[in-house]
Amino acid sequence: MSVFLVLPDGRRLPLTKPVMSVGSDSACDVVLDASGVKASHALLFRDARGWSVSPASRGCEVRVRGKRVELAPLSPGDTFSVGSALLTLASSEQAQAPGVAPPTATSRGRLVSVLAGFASRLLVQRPPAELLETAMRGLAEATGADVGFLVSAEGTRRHVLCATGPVPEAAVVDSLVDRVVASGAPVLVPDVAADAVLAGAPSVVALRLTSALVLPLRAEPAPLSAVYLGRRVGSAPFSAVELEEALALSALAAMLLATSRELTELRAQVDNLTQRIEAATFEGLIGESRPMRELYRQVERLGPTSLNVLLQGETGTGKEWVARALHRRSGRRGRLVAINCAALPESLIERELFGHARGAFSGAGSDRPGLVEAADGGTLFLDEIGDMPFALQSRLLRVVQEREVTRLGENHPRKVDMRVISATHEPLETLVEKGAFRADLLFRLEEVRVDVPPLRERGDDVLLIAHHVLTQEGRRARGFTQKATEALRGHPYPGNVRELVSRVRRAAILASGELLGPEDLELGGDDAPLTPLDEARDAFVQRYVREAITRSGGSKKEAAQALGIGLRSLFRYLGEGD
Ligand SMILES: Nc1ncnc2c1ncn2[C@@H]1O[C@H](COP(=O)(O)OP(=O)(O)OP(=O)(O)O)[C@@H](O)[C@H]1O
Repeated sequence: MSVFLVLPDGRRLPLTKPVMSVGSDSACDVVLDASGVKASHALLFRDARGWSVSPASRGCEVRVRGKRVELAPLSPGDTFSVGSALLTLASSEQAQAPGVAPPTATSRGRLVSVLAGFASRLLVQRPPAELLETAMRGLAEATGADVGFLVSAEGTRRHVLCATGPVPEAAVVDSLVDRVVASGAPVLVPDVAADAVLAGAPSVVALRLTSALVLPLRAEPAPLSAVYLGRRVGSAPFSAVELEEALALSALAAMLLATSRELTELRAQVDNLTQRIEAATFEGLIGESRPMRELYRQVERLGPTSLNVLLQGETGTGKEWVARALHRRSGRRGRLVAINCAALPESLIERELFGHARGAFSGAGSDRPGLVEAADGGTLFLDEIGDMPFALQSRLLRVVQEREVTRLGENHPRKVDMRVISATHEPLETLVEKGAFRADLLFRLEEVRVDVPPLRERGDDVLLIAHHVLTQEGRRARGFTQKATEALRGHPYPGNVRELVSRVRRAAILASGELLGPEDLELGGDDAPLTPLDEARDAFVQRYVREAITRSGGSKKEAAQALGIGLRSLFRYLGEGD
């Protein structure tokens, strides 16, 4: 009877030498290309009692029947793991046994089509509970199982999440399930009759199984669950290759389930925020924080009065919007006419504000009313009033005080009925003290002062505004990752709402995913603590070496040559030195 090793890709390797080395290094007798497999990882050796497996050195993980071992005897049919690779010891008798045929081109083809169908069914967005059902049925179908169920494990509590048929209680509270939950590794019972211990497992007895396969299914953040697949008399026993296939399917199902959960959560998050935004919108301003509610109350109260209002707040806090809200609430039939005193030179402000008669200055070809007259019956909004040139302030004072304006080049005043709202980002008292602003004008403009709060004092309003902007952009991105949400909350926003709006808008346009991360918003990087130089260098070298391996088509030897280092050094840089 000759003995083989069944590799993860289904190949069978005869065990011809008494000692066989297993690892990722090409010099090993059994070369494995799988994650977690070290250069020299395990040894298989034969003595008078048969074959055994042991880790090649400390830190190399070898598991037999899910348990980490230092040395373990192997019998034909035993499956063991080296890193993430699953291997099975098989004998020539087993190889010829009916039903344990190596995968043929047809069975591979069938698996691929089942896999594709399985994935496409899962990809159609459904609630997670329905997806679980689909995942379970897909797994049972793809592996040709007679019985299939999914058990969730929370502490010692077990319950069936979904099943292809009735599942007796005894099969749920079960040693095989416990073993998978404890180790996180799969358990294969190829032939119940050949294993007295496993044959006694409650599930095997209760379901009258001849062969069983129990796999972990980890769909974060849900706790680990176990997929239980069983075959009955008349069906061929599960093989190591089928175990590999089922593992791949369960990993795929876990990934899709995690995505589905994330999308479901995102939808709930979006629905919740949309409702909150609706309730928190006041005259186009979004915010439900205490300072914003206070601001809305002030606008409601002051809107219908004729009092002149001075809005004070940092740049980008929304002062112009507050001015518009006050105007809309005023009931005045005229327009809101705005001028930014910081954006225009003195001569232009004068002409723009007060208007002019024909020939008042060169280029004045006709009579023209100014913005003050345009605001008649409405509101005049003087933005950045602190930048109003001192020479024009007395003229403006007349307008505000007397409610009349005289165009440049004319000498008769015209009556105007308007309310004046001004805005400033710096306290005007300071300018008065410096002699740059007239105290009497300030007195007239500030019949009431309204402070517009900085965004950093508005709590979760940041998230409401961010979601509103995202929805308005209407791009692929529909929400924010948890990290982005935290970064949005924690950022100080020196540019206030204007900064937030432009960060989100830019991220929505440039990012390709459905969820925006802190990097898309260009947030968080500056605040991250610096890593010590040694750690940063090691991390960089490791990334660089991995990149070289990828570029060399996965060949570590070629990568080492390209980097001008020995293979041993390459393993050391990868943190896999022996
Ligand atoms: N509460 C808010 N909800 C939604 N968007 C807002 C809010 N406040 C301001 N914005 C948006 O932020 C941007 C800046 O607002 P606005 O121009 O009114 O600020 P400002 O305080 O007048 O700025 P500046 O001092 O630079 O003149 C605008 O694009 C506006 O749409």
